[in-house]
Amino acid sequence: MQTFASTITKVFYGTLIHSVSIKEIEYIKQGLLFINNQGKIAKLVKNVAQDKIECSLEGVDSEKIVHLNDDQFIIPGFIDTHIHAPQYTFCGNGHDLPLLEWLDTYTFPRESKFQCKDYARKLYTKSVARSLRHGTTSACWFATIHLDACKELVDIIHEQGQRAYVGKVNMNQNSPDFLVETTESSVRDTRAFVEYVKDVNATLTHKPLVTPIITPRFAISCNSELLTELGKLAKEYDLPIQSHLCENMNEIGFTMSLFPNSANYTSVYADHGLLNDRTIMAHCVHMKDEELDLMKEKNAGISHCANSNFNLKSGMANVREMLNRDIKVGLGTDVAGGYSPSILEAFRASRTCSVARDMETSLVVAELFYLATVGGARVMELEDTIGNFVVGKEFDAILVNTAVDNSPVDIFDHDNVETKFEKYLFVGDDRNNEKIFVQGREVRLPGSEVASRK
Ligand SMILES: O=c1[nH]c(=O)c2nc[nH]c2[nH]1
Repeated sequence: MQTFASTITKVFYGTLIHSVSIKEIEYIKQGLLFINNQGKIAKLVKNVAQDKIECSLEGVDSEKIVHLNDDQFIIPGFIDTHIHAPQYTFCGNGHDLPLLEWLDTYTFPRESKFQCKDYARKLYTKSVARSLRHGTTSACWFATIHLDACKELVDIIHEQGQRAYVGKVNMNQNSPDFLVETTESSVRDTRAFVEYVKDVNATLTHKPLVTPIITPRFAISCNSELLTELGKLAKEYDLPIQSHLCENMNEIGFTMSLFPNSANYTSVYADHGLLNDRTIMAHCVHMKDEELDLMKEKNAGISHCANSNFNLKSGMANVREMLNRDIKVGLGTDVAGGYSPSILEAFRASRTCSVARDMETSLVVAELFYLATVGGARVMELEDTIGNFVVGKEFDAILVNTAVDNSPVDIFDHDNVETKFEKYLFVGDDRNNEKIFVQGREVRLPGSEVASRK
């Protein structure tokens, strides 16, 4: 008979930090966190004195305990609700142009290189590794239009062990000759991609981590026929959907000239069956009241990409207004509009954005940390699976060490758990991410010996 103890693979003892609501971060001291063989949080006991550990173990072998020291703590893994895998190749470059010119000058030529599968494998291996290294345990990836390269990205994500939504991008109009599809090939390849991910998932011995996501690049690059077909595919396979929305004024003007029968940009997606509770819209910087109403009515989520919105000079999204309306919001790095694949950088840019918009109502640390974790989980409709350390959820986490060699964070005698955590949020970086876990398994970071998972 399977006993509780026999299902436990690991127990962490020490400080655990997570969001219990948008207003509250819980600091669990002397916590005992039990992880089972399904990668789930099986039990959480708080305030266990050192000499009481043994009697709280319920028969679990004490060799399974990982003892954290005073400079270490565990937090939920970060959730990047918007990132472009091919754009990592020019991450940090090309912030001199606004969106539409930036796409034509930098983005489309670079993305066209992914028609070569070998190139895709080489570059995507780096994109995914870098994202994981920064503590992103779940990501919503845009790939490119190229089917073979999209499959490579899925394989690489499986090999490296990240949780992900992966989208084959659709583009059949207003795109350069070297990066465009027909309606037929776009729909055919999207279906083939979805079937590929389903087939790979069917071979796994663990619960699948990768989900295909329907990904019309944005309304400018997809005609009405294609948007309609993609809406049908999303429904047929019950898939999430991602795209871009109201990022830049010229983009909005161009979109409305292409879709004059829709009431506004948000309605363009709704009118084509692409706006529902599984939709993730990146940016939403220039939203009219009625567009926010529509997002709320459809229970669609927003990926706030402040770093990108500063770099491409798109504007500053009103996240406070989104939260007041109880719209789902998560953070996105939007590499390479954003110059960093780190959600910590997204957290910082989001704070600066909210302060610059309105100091009085700016976002506080608890809210920003929530957006980086639970908020992202809600946007992905995975709130019951990840985001914090509620018993029954899967264990996606970062073991942070504020005192690693070469740490960017300096710790002093007066520091406590709260100040160490806040320093990590504002001063820390990937050097402080000592271990990363997805679905209870430690993922392999560059230089580490942990086995990869297929
Ligand atoms: O920031 C952005 N990055 C992109 O690649 C893109 N494509 C359409 N709209 C976009 N916005």
